[in-house]
Amino acid sequence: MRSTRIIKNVVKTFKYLYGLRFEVKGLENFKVGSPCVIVSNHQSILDMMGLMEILPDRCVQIAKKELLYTGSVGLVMYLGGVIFINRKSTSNAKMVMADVAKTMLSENVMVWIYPEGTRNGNGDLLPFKKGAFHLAIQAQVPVIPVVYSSFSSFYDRKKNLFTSGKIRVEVLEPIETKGLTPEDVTELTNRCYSTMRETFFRLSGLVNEPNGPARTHLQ
Ligand SMILES: CCCCCCCCCCCCCCC(=O)SCCNC(=O)CCNC(=O)[C@H](O)C(C)(C)COP(=O)(O)OP(=O)(O)OC[C@H]1O[C@@H](n2cnc3c(N)ncnc32)[C@H](O)[C@@H]1OP(=O)(O)O
Ligand SMILES: CCCCCCCC/C=C\CCCCCCCC(=O)OC[C@@H](O)COP(=O)(O)O
Repeated sequence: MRSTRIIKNVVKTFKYLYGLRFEVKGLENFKVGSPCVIVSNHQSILDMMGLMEILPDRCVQIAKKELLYTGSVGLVMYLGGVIFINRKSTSNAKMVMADVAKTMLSENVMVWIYPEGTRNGNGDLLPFKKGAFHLAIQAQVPVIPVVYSSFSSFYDRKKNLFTSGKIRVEVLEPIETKGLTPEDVTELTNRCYSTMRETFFRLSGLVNEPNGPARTHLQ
């Protein structure tokens, strides 16, 4: 789509303005050649610059519906094919996701979801919401995790100030869901969470404290 190509190219130039460098690994993992669910961590609006570096063709994003009403940003998202969900209504969000499961197969598109469900710059990952993993199992498509390194060394979230810096982005290997059922959602969520958290610490050069808070998704 022409509008998405224009958005991508415009946003990509912002990195020169902001002095950000991106080091991307694993792009070949996007070449699954069929629909999939991409899950990534979400620290701030700066993610959007990283997103434009790697966003595959035929990929739509899931976002909270409030973003649709933010003027030009909402318009850009609308033109970029973003699917909006109501986070305040789980039943409504589930209905939208069930529709997405069907259309992603019929239209052959990838779906990008932020499973933390909100921005988080606390130097760790928040526990994951399960919508992305239900979606992958419903559609029987692989999950591809994407991890951005921590921005904390160059970004002051409270003051919204940053210095120049390097962001590492890694696209991990697809995790298959063929044959999995809704009973497997929690295990799949935990597996993706552990893999992404380990990768997050590694890419950020942070130590994962063994005595840190347990962040699992046990039912
Ligand atoms: C060049 C192109 C230009 C493009 C233009 C630019 C694009 C930029 C776009 C940028 C977008 C950035 C947007 C960032 C955001 O807005 S993040 C916020 C929005 N996203 C999300 O919230 C996604 C993550 N959230 C979820 O997946 C949630 O699970 C949700 C579906 C929303 C439901 O919320 P909640 O109730 O809080 O979640 P839980 O996970 O706790 O679930 C509760 C129980 O419901 C079960 N569940 C969840 N989903 C489903 C489902 N689909 N089907 C069936 N059941 C479901 C879940 O298992 C829980 O039950 P149990 O506890 O397991 O019994
Ligand atoms: C500081 C300047 C950085 C400039 C980067 C500009 C990039 C603009 C790129 C594309 C424009 C459209 C996409 C904008 C999407 C905004 C996404 C975002 O970060 O939403 C926050 C949402 O998750 C919040 O949920 P919470 O309020 O944390 O719950």
